[in-house]
Amino acid sequence: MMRGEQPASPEPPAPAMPFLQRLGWQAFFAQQTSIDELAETPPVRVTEVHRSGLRVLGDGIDMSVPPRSDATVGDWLLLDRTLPSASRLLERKSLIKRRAAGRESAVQLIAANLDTAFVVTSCNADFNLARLERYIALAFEAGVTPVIVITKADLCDDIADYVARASAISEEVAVVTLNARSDEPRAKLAPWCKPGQTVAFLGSSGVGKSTLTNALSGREAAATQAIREDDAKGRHTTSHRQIHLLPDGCAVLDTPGVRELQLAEAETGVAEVFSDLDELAAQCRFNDCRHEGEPGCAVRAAVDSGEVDAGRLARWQKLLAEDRHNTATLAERRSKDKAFGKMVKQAKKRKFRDR
Ligand SMILES: Nc1nc2c(ncn2[C@@H]2O[C@H](COP(=O)(O)OP(=O)(O)OP(=O)(O)O)[C@@H](O)[C@H]2O)c(=O)[nH]1
Ligand SMILES: [Zn+2]
Repeated sequence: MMRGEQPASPEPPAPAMPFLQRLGWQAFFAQQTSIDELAETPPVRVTEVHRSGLRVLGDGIDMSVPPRSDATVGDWLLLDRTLPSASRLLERKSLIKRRAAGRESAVQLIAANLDTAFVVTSCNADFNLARLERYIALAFEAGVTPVIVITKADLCDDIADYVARASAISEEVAVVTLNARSDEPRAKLAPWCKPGQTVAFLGSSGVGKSTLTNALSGREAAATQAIREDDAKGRHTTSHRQIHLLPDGCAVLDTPGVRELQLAEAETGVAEVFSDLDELAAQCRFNDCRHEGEPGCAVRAAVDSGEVDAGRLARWQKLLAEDRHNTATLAERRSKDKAFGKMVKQAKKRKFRDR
């Protein structure tokens, strides 16, 4: 027997996946760096974002680095141990962002480097086509594969009807139905929850996102609430565990606050969800046709002939209007910021000159 070789056992354990791969390290990221650079600055993934810093995990690394506005949960950094703030942010595979809530019209980075977004809805009052379309447009725009998950199938006797409506949104989006409180989630979501993949559950409150996360991790439903931990001073602090590494090797990115979802700069994503209408619009007589009764409107003609559902057209127009509005607000803010920056620069120059 060679040195280091283990005697054969009847059931050899499955080879453990390296920790970095379990964290979601993929060829896409490795290609951006070199062996030498990796040795010097090991890759770490941002698993939590706090005002005071970013929690990063890597191979044998679990630490906090200074906060930075250009990084979000799911990002990969090449950790500079001597000067953590100088760590290099790797190019992203995907990025979910939204217009920040409230009056400030800034973009908020929500999650980076997701592979799959499970857009979760239950089959009751929560089921809302417009909301599903918005989430799917957002996923498409971000470069993430969306999958519609309809929960509470056990409480519903016309599930086929919901599936039909959800399936009509886009041919490119798979639809899964399940009872999140049973053992179904693992098997039904397995095609997307492969080792090394990063997934997230998006959707309104109460649709079953936490129940699904727990089901995948094999935890009890009792752990649905945020985990309470004692800090150094013995106080209870609520910690949102934002990346859960599941036993199967997949990572679940658990991001709170994706409820007040507004689209911005998501024109491509919207066009992808409504590709049928987008193609029709290209045939309208006027380039800038709003499909509001203009002559030669191919979209209206399709609605009149029954080829396109009038409700779907209305939802498309609403989503486009929302996206245009938010995009314009963002552009305006950026130019204001730029103007302000210029002013500060000139003031500084003047000060220097006048001295
Ligand atoms: N019967 C049944 N109940 C479910 C199912 N999915 C979730 N529930 C229940 O619905 C309630 C809400 O589920 P959660 O998993 O907490 O929902 P959530 O989306 O995480 O909600 P927030 O944390 O508020 O965003 C819980 O009482 C779950 O047990 C399901 O498929 N069937
Ligand atoms: Zn038209």
